[in-house]
Amino acid sequence: MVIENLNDLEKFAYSLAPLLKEGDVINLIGDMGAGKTTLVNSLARFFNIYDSSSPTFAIVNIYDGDIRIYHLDLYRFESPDDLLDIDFETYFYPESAITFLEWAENGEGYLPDDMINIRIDKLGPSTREITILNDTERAKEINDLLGN
Ligand SMILES: Nc1ncnc2c1ncn2[C@@H]1O[C@H](COP(=O)(O)OP(=O)(O)OP(=O)(O)O)[C@@H](O)[C@H]1O
Repeated sequence: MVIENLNDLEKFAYSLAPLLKEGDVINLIGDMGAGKTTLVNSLARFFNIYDSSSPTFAIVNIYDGDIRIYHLDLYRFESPDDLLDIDFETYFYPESAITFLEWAENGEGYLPDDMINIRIDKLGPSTREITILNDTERAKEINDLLGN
């Protein structure tokens, strides 16, 4: 779907967020500046989390609101084995939380199968195309619920 601006992004986030549940892993695919972090922040706001922009370059950020969110940015990984230095099973198989991944390809080989893969393409300064890939069972459920 085409998103014209940040306001549209917030609306999209607020339509998606209520469909998410504990155990979900959302993988955000997109170039630098596509809007992955911005989308996580909008989704987090739905759950009453307002401090989800980290000033540091942490690999894992944990936010607590109506739900717990794990936000992982694997951009700085040199190898997927860097995951062995963190408690990746907690994040990739969250029991009482939702996980958002950025640059998940850097964790290839360790990733869970049933992620919700969302692609963000930058079409213009504020225009984005957002696609929930129909490639997993959970993503298909979400797409059905969204009427996609
Ligand atoms: N419709 C839109 N959706 C998302 N971001 C937008 C939109 N319009 C403008 N932006 C701006 O684009 C920038 C996206 O940056 P953001 O950090 O979210 O990207 P990112 O994909 O997380 O990049 P990185 O991989 O470097 O972390 C922000 O400054 C945001 O305000």
